[in-house]
Amino acid sequence: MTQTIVSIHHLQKSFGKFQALKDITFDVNAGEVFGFIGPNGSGKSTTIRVLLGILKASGGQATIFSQDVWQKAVAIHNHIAYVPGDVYLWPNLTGGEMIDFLLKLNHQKHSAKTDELIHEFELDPKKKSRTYSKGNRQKVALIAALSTEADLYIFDEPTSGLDPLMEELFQKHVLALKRLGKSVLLSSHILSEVERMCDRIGIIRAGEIVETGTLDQMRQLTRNQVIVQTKQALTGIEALTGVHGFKPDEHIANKAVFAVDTAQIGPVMAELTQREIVALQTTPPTLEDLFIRYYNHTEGAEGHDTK
Ligand SMILES: Nc1ncnc2c1ncn2[C@@H]1O[C@H](COP(=O)(O)OP(=O)(O)OP(=O)(O)O)[C@@H](O)[C@H]1O
Repeated sequence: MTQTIVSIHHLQKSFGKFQALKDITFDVNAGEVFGFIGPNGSGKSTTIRVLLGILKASGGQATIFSQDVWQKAVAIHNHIAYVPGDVYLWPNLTGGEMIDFLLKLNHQKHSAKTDELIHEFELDPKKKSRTYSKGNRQKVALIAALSTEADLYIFDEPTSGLDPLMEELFQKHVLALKRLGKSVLLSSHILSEVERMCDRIGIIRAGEIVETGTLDQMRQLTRNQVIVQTKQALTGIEALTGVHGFKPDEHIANKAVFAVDTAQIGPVMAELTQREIVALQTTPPTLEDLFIRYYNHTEGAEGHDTK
């Protein structure tokens, strides 16, 4: 049976009159990497802050290890590691001192793994934190979190400021955590990162979860671009389920360009075949296309629910 590590049910959070979280529902299961994605200001960090017991929810429920995140925050913190998107360090402490301080806060000790991570992430631990770049500040928090023995790792846009090699190193470590059966909640804007690491994804927009599902389920929501020319007229194709943006060619008869939901590609191709295909070009969909559709406020969720 799947063990639920994080459970969020109709979570709401208001700041005065502004409702930052309107309706957030998703679970993170044991041993999975759950990707939490959405545009700037959509509510990812607010959700994470509620989970960490930093902010009190205005409505709904949130539990970690079946314990209420607000009432049992201290007990929960003993089993989680967290990296914020914007890391604050004490300027007069060195990076090494800062890592040890963060470990201590989590009741952890500097270990051989900590040294390995410092080496791998190429951090000079003797330098004062005030001299660090944004990327180096981020590395301090990542090293402390990754060398923490935890059951749940929460990363809020953890690779902002890291160069591509370091980003890849981070991904390698997250996949290693997954192999160890750890659970990970990862908020990210980097779609390749999400695609590479996440088992399931939740898309948040304006304080609401608009989609959750596995990567495969998400792929079913993508759209193929089709350019087709047939012998017989294309009449009726535009009305088929899953066909969007049908545009007949102005100069060439029986030629058109349109998009098709991946889930509907089979039936649409069957209809086109009946009209005798002369030329066909399909562009395979990417998850990026889907995400951009959701990021775009004017289009997006059209009643899909893969959960
Ligand atoms: N303490 C606060 N007081 C008032 N409004 C807030 C507060 N914290 C967040 N907000 C607002 O809540 C909304 C959600 O913010 P949040 O930081 O959760 O978004 P996000 O998805 O993490 O964005 P980003 O990708 O830019 O980090 C935003 O409109 C933000 O301005």
